[in-house]
Amino acid sequence: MSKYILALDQGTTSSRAILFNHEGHVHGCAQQEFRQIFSHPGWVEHDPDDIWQSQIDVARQVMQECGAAASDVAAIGITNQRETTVVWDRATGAAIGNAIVWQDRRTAGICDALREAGHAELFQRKTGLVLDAYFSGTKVKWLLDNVPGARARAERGELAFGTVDSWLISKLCGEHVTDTSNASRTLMFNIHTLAWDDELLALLDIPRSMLPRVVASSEVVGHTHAALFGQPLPIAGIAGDQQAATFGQACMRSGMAKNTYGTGCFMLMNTGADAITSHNNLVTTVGWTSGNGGRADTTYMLEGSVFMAGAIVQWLRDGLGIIQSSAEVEALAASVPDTDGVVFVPAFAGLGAPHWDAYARGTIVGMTRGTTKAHIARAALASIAYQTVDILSAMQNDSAIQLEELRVDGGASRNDLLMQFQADVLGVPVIRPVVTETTALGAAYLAGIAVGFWRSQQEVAAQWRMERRFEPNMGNDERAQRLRQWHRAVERSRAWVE
Ligand SMILES: Nc1ncnc2c1ncn2[C@@H]1O[C@H](COP(=O)(O)OP(=O)(O)O)[C@@H](O)[C@H]1O
Ligand SMILES: O=P(O)(O)OC[C@H](O)CO
Repeated sequence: MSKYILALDQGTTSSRAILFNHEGHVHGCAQQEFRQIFSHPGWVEHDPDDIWQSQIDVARQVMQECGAAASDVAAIGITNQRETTVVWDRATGAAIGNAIVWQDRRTAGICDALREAGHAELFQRKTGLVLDAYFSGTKVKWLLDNVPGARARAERGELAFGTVDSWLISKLCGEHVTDTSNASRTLMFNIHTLAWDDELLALLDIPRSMLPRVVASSEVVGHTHAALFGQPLPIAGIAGDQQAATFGQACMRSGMAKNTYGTGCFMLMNTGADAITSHNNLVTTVGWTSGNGGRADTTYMLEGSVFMAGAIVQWLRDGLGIIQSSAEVEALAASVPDTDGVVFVPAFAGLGAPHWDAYARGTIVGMTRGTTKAHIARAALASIAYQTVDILSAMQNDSAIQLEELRVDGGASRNDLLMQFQADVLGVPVIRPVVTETTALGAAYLAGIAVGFWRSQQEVAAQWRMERRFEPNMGNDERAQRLRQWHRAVERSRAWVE
């Protein structure tokens, strides 16, 4: 009887592999950071070979360190940084260039042109997405238009496109697939029919032959090459990292939501079988597809994505040098009672939901001669919480759901000061679970359910345990006054790049 599920969590800054046991506890973990490539202002790239090599290295490392044999592993679940785009040669398996990362802004002009031609509503209606450089579609177009010879090769059927899940699976087992949650982030996928859309492909000028086969998030899609782990292992779960975290947080019912505080902040609310169209600049996305993979087996979500969250703390550390480690930000921010009027808008990579302004830039306002690094650190943490408030109010307007509690995870959710402030300005309790590796856990659950390691969603949901609950403790007047000030500062950051 196999003892573990192996989750591969390919994130923006590192690749992780985690072995989970039947109780959903972490048995072992290995992690490797890899290179971030910033060759032009606003560009962010990864070398696809670094992605693959770091991921397979940590997978083998965790097995070795735990003394686990391939026969101890019931299945592999894969979860990944989403939208990041890889194009490779089908015959050789070699990428035609670097991966264009989700944070990369180079295709903002392509999005502007599509919007000016009046196509925004069509893209939103079919894909649930906003026309923004964040999503994969315009990144594929850019590669075809800018890598010499790529378009002709694509038209001859020689090239394959994939998000990071597809890239890893093609290396692991030779299949060219993606799941519905990853497909729903590409601007090419109709989330209502669960199929690639020819009208959108024509607008983006992308040949259909490049696209992967779409599969459910919880099904066996192939077996790894025997040489990789000593014997073939089934790949049985795939989900984009934010959807996987929602599953790992056991937000299985409509109206439940989680927020992940990593590099960026991603809040997802389960809306069940309803793909709710946002009127407040959120995106509608596939959470996961189980069972037979049809629409009836699909759970939809509303999502708000914020581009800079924990990354602001990294900037305080590496850019300003006012802290030595991310964890130190809490003590520095707590050394002053408030920000003394300083407001920080971290639009370093433009603003994501609900503002969608690719041309906004980072701004610190309200400084006086009395301003210290502690006020700036506190304002940086506050900005993470305020961005989350903007997302939740948009979500509540779109769905008419009043959130009862917000489940949280991700590196910055360890910060108690931030979590208390988050509960205060949201006016909603914030709840942190015992297992905060929710992304990998969600992928493990999706894979484990597909192979019978766990029986059902109900069984895995019952494993979720709370570690700490933060109750809101701020008056309505103070909350309103702070949010008014935040929104004035956001206005000042907007449309800065000409
Ligand atoms: N105590 C802390 N307070 C605030 N931010 C933190 C703290 N610890 C880590 N972080 C931030 O959390 C992020 C790392 O979280 P993680 O979930 O690993 O991110 P990702 O998966 O996006 O790489 C970093 O940006 C880091 O600066
Ligand atoms: O790799 P992460 O955890 O920063 O997540 C990235 C998101 O999937 C981008 O949409």
